[in-house]
Amino acid sequence: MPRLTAKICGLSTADTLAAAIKGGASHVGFVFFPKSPRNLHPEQAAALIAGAPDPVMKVGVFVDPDDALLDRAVATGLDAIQLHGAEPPERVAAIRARHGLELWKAVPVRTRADLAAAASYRGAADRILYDAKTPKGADLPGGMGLRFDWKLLDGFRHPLPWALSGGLDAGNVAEAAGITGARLVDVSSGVENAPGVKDVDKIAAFLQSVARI
Ligand SMILES: O=C(O)c1ccccc1NCC(=O)[C@H](O)[C@H](O)COP(=O)(O)O
Repeated sequence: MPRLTAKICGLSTADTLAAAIKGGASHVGFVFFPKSPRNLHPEQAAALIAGAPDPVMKVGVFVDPDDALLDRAVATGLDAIQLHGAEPPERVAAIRARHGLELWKAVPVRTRADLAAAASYRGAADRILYDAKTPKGADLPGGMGLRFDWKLLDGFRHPLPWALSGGLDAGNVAEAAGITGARLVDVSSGVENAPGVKDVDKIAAFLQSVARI
């Protein structure tokens, strides 16, 4: 078992998906949120997912999705659902029960007090994704390349399995994992040349950094 595994999020092309798989990503992420530059229609996601081998977990990223979108997206072959909106625990639990998939809940973090939200998802989610809180009025609740103070996780008793995201890249992921003790990291902007434009070399470099840890 590697010390650290990685999810490459917001993939939208076959070549960048192939780079993630070749580099050893444990998870790949597909965004279903129209305001995102990484948004995919379920048909596009289905074509990508068909080319991804089984052991790589395919995670669909959603923001306060309705059931119709979830039904169409899950049918593409997702293994896990990541909720990145304001979904309360009851909605998270209902989505998990309806689809029978692993459920990740993003918890936005700026201060230590923000971490308290994680405990409310015990019994509703399978994993917490700590991500940087984006500014009020921002278009996106994630995928903005922002990081939070990793020291906030120091000594925190995690209520659920968890992953770290927010502003990670090939140059800082070792420090982030060292400070937080993360076993799973998630990156999007840090392997891009522009919002939504993934770079195969940056994906390779990120995954090499992860493999060295
Ligand atoms: O990536 C998006 O466009 C996105 C849009 C709406 C909600 C969530 C989104 N991304 C979620 C992720 O899992 C990202 O990988 C995570 O926020 C880290 O992003 P970054 O700081 O850019 O590495």
